[in-house]
Amino acid sequence: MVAGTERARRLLHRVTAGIRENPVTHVADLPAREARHTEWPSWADPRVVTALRSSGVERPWAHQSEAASLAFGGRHVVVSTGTASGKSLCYQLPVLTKLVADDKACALYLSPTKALGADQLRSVSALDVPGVRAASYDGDTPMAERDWVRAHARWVFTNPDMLHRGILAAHSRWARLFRKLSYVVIDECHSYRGVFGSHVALLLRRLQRVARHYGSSPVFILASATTAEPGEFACRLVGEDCVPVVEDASPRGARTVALWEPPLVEDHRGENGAPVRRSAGAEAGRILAELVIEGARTLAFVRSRRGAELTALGARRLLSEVDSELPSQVAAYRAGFLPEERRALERALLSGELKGVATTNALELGVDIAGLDAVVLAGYPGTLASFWQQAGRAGRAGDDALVVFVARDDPLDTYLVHHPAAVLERPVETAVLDPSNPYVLAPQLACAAAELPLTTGELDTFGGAAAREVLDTLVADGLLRRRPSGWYWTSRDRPHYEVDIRGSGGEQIAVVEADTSRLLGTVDPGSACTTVHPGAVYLHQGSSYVVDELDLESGIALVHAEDPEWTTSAREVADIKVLSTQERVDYGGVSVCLGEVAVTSQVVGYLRRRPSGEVLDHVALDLPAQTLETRAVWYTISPELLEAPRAVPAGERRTATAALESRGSRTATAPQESTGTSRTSGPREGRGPTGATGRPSEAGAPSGASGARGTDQASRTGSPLETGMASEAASALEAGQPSGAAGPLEAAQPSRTRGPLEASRASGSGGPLGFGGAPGGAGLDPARIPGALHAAEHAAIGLLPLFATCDRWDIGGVSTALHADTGEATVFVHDGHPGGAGFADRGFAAVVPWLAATREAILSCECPAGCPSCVQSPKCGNGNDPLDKAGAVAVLETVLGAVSLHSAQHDHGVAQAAAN
Ligand SMILES: Nc1ncnc2c1ncn2[C@@H]1O[C@H](COP(=O)(O)OP(=O)(O)OP(=O)(O)O)[C@@H](O)[C@H]1O
Repeated sequence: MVAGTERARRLLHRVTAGIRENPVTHVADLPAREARHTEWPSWADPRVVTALRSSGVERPWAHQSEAASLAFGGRHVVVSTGTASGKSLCYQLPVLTKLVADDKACALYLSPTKALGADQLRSVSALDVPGVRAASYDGDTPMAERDWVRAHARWVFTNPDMLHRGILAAHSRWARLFRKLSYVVIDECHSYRGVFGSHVALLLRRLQRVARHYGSSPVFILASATTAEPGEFACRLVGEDCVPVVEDASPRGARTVALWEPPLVEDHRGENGAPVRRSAGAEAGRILAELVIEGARTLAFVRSRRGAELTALGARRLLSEVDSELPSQVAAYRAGFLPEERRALERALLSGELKGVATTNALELGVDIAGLDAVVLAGYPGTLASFWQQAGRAGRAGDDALVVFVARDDPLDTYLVHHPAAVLERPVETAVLDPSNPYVLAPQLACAAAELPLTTGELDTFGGAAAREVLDTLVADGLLRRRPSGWYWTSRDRPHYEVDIRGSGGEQIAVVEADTSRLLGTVDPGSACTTVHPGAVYLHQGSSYVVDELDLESGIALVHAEDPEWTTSAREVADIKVLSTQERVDYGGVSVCLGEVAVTSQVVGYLRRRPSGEVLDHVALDLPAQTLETRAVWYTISPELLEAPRAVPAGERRTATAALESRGSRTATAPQESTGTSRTSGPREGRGPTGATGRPSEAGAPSGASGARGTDQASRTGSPLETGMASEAASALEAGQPSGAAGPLEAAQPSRTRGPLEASRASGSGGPLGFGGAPGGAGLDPARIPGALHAAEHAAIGLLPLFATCDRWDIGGVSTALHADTGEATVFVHDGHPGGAGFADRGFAAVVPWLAATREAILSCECPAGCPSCVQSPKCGNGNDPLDKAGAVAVLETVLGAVSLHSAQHDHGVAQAAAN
């Protein structure tokens, strides 16, 4: 135990007291950090300094001075530091100084959400620096005020959507701003990822182009949660070199982080009779109650609004049994709260009037709550950046705090609580975006040309050859005209309103509340059948609606507000066709490929499920088939390897796998016995907490493959691999990393160019799993193959977000025992967006650590034959049938073994672009 963490340890002891089987899989102490201050930079305007001082900032921290001075000196800068590290001041100081010094100078501020923009505007306005007219320009700005903003505002607070439609589309009306645009602030820039991030990257290039046209060249200041390679990411986002500032000099209290796996419960069964765990939300409610009894000010992050309400309710119910005064100290908080309500809540938590708050992620951005005694995360929030952003709300200088991460019932969470290094030691992932996606480039280039004719010299900014190819298509389609001086938009109408930068192109489906005609949101046409099919439960900002009708022709889904006792998951059948193979690496019987595919899918029904995991029924649907052209990573395995006897893995691994085999795995029984195709994709339905309270059941058996539990096993972060994690599993992962770098998942951050061969070659002669000398097959008889591949596919989809900064709902998969295009058993994992968003590319580049982690996740789960924590998928198109858990491990070990053996024996060339 690290000195100074006594209080957090005592809190942890309190929440685990009396539980017979300790759910804590690992504990780590993170030391405190002292503040490093500097004097105010000499260039800073004294009026700005006075205003900041009176807001409570006596002196800047070192990283603030560094970032602000770089920006003031004209360098693009990205500051990537922890929660509440004062990133706002990094941009406020140079921007305000510039605006005071030059009364014509202007600035733009962009935030991903309106709420955050409004908060930041409030804090700038409160500084009341003379002559700085700051104003917001977003969807909520009244028409009458918009003219004033265009004519007078010097610092405009907006968001990418409004920049796209309201500012760039009508740039001549904003000439005043563009002529003297000095700074562009991009807050929470790590949230610009995937398709949205790719759109924003091109939008920022359009912004620079328009600014150049008016004679300005703004400096970019980006603020980001802690991420890996912030400089590279910022450069990809804005298309210019950015200096990273990453040394966080703000003070932080010591923190104790506990990883927690809820036990399996005996009285509920999930799909196909699989065991289910106590829900993370219910567990969080119990932990919250214990912490409130201890007087600890605690935030619990829960996935949905309903989940947050149930968690708060559960905590209150438990507290009422202890003391009738206590329940009123717990509240639920959600998106949609008015700013005054948020401020009131911040104050109540700070003063201690409120002790416990259960919240959705709504509280993650733009809320000035820090220095709490404890934070509970019910489920992994999707990225490490978010994890630390949420965890960072705990701990103030001089006081230690507790962070409890409660795993949800899915493979990624299971993996994380059994592999502490993947949470505690891994560098925060860099966001993935791909501005060369033709589905993003085409509408963006159309908008760019409509703003100002595009010239040849500008093409490099937009991706060079890729841009030229897309322009040729736009010309052929009659949308642009090619003249000697450049490309011209041909229509009188601007294309901007047709382009949804948060979607992936195509006509969006509007989700409309039938009674009120209120537009709740939009859904990509490609995912409409899975997310808003008739009967689907649709969550919007944590509120629940049920879909009455989906009209694909007119692009409308009609819904009504209803919060039923179940969630829904679409069931889909699918076919996948390889359009082109761009990369292919052969490893003797196994090949790993990256390329373009066409996925044809049809939703055939949906499943209704209680939050406990219990399946109510299956409802059939009749919806049209749809085709998605996108990118995929896939591996193939020859029949010989699949059927050849198992390799003899070393030591404990054999024990683990053999134990799994002997726990009993179901063999394939489904229609697709030998050539069946299993498809995984589907709606973003949530599995909320059951609301059940009380002590967890004592049913769960000790975890087989992943070592014993117990707080007495705790170790420091310096050596998380020593405990709470099977040593064999740890070394497997460790060996999978390319160098002796910090954590076993360093390889999770490969560059787009590094192939799987390099990732595994770097691991040395033993190969990633030590299979170097023991080639072997999967030992599967043909009837087991579909289930084994299907289970391996599900778990791999669950784990890809660890390597590709995506949500498991952003990707899909297909597995088949015999694929027409490859001629072999094949597992595909594909991007869920037209043209792809870079996720499959990430999977290809990190295939060895990804599949090794997938195998680990399956082995870590103590269930006998597959459950939602390992190989069942909440969105499986085939009813999670067939699934063969032990077979999946055999498949993954065969693939990893072949990769290891063949990488180690000799350099295999990378056969490029073997077009299928
Ligand atoms: N140098 C400083 N000394 C003392 N307090 C400071 C200093 N700089 C900022 N603060 C305070 O720290 C708090 C957090 O600042 P800010 O909201 O800018 O952090 P952030 O890094 O943007 O947070 P988040 O991670 O939530 O985005 C604010 O209350 C701010 O007034």
